[in-house]
Amino acid sequence: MMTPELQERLTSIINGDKIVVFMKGNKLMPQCGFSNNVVQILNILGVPFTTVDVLADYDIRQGIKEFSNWPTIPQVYVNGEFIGGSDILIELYQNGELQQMLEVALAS
Ligand SMILES: N[C@@H](CCC(=O)N[C@@H](CS)C(=O)NCC(=O)O)C(=O)O
Ligand code: FES
Repeated sequence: MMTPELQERLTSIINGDKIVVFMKGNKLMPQCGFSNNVVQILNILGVPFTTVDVLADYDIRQGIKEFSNWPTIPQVYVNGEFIGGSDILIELYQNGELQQMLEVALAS
């Protein structure tokens, strides 16, 4: 069980930008291939996004898994809603849904 403080921290991070990526490393230096997949896709689409390096904060690394009910990193949020990890982002990118979803989100 996570503390209300951690829950509040996560909520505030997630609400801090339209696209938020919890990942290992950062945009310029992803520290895992799965996190790198997400960064590359978002870069190809040319959208602005915020990243959170879970390797720098163990509470966030563990807390986000419980918060999202999703066991792994990376995790992508769009307009406060959990979208998925690397596999899901790749699928949504390949079938065109991601671009559409992000266009709508960024226009809102
Ligand atoms: N199939 C996952 C791959 C991600 C994954 O397996 N992440 C692992 C290794 S980086 C993970 O987060 N393990 C727990 C941890 O490192 O805290 C996806 O689609 O995102
Ligand atoms: S850090 Fe080893 S698979 Fe992601």
